[in-house]
Amino acid sequence: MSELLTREQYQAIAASLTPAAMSFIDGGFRPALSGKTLPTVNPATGETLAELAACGREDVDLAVQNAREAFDDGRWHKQHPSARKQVLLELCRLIQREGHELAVLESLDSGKPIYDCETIDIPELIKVLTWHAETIDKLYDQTAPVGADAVAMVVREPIGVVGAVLPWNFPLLMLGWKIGPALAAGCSMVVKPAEQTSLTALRVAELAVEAGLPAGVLNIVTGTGVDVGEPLGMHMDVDMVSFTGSTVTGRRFLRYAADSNLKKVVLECGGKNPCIVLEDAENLDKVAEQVVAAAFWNMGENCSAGSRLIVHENIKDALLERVKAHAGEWRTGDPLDPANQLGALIDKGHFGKVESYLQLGKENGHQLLMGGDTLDGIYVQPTIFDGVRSGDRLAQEEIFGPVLSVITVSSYQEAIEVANDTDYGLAASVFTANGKRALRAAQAVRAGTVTVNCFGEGDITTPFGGYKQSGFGGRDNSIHAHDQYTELKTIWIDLSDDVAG
Ligand SMILES: NC(=O)C1=CN([C@@H]2O[C@H](COP(=O)(O)OP(=O)(O)OC[C@H]3O[C@@H](n4cnc5c(N)ncnc54)[C@H](O)[C@@H]3O)[C@@H](O)[C@H]2O)C=CC1
Ligand code: BAL
Repeated sequence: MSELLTREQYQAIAASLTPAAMSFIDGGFRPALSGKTLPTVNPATGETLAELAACGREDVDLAVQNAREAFDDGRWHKQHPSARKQVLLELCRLIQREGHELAVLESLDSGKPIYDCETIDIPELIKVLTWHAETIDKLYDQTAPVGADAVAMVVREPIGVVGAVLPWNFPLLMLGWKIGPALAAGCSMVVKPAEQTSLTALRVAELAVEAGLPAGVLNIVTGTGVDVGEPLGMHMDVDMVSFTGSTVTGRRFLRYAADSNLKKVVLECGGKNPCIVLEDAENLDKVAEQVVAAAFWNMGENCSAGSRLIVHENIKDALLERVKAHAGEWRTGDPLDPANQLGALIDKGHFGKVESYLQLGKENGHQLLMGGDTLDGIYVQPTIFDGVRSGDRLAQEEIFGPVLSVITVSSYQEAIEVANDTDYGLAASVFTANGKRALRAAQAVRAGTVTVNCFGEGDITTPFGGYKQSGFGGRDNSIHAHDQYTELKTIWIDLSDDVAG
């Protein structure tokens, strides 16, 4: 992690930035073929940061054509594994070199607090890319047990041209979760960042070429979901799409694949994740700290946010006192002030959605324990509603804001039933002093990641993705992510007619 700077120093960096906002195709920046642009706005100030290339189908076609040529001539995947590893490690070094600038750009474009950009997004991006780079020259293929008269090799080959469609809540980190394993596997890529937050992906693509990644291997096409995401999903020459975003849009990619070339689709979608605090949970102060982080980290704009607190009635009051105390320490405001833990929501439209849930909670008679306020039409204070029942909208719908719904239960069994009473199944946390009970709960909750006595998403070594409507087709992170960007091939060699046998 780079050393934190002062607010004034971050403001000075912000003033010095001149971000590239065109698409990045075949190793260079270019405007949309139509010449159209769309503004990308700093949500905290409402100022336009840059005019983004508003690309369309023709730009997607061009990017895919370049990615396909790069893949077919093998300029990346046929390089020696150790050479490819060095390129990705060099990219990490350049990201580190540009760390403060990238962190400020990420904060300006997304409203995320600079503290998180510096301490989480940039270091985690480097960690993810490094981990996948290091796998390149350490993976072996297999031979199958087919007897003496044949040799059967089971080899992994890069899947080809990968489309990656990204969300706005972790622009750099989600870029890393996709390009790390896909480039390590040897694929070529066309990345479509969210239209709200494209600037850092463009800078990373530029750095990748500086690091030695051949032109055409990593292309970035900016624009809206309808104009860029859909043509990418429908493209006949894209072999796979990896998507992170809402379940509604994720579903569309399955239709695009069905209506085009049956490309492989991997989806990482929404969540309504439970923090389950059982009656015997110990150290309620630490539990409260974790519950607060789960609910309010990244302004709750997080697919794995612990937005439902399911707590046993016997410890509820003691826990909620501590939750309120910890949440009260989280400061909301200027994202470039490193003292703030909550920044701006992504845009006015999303702010309006979160505000409507604050209204809903108040109208439905839930008890507002804290927060419920907004600032400057873009910030939302950490908010806690008590007295929520499992079927209520506040307990069922992904709000994607700093809003925690408290559901009270009176038994372990009820806690598990409530935890599973959702269409989602991304993540869950269980707090208990009983180790066996913790394992039972981890087994019983239908979610891709279950953490015990802490909130978290695992790390780069552990797969991340969802059960039920939280995901489809694969996992981000770990060796499983690498594998999903490959095809399995069997090569069977008959030895039976060789006389020496
Ligand atoms: N799981 C997660 O990490 C995320 C969940 N969300 C959820 O989704 C809600 C809506 O946010 P959105 O920005 O609208 O998410 P979204 O899922 O629509 O956007 C994610 C990506 O998909 C693209 N996209 C949108 N419509 C598309 C289409 N018709 N075809 C192809 N690509 C398309 C977008 O341009 C963006 O790059 C949020 O309030 C939140 O609940 C949003 C972002 C991330
Ligand atoms: N928390 C990482 C994945 C996501 O929110 O989209």
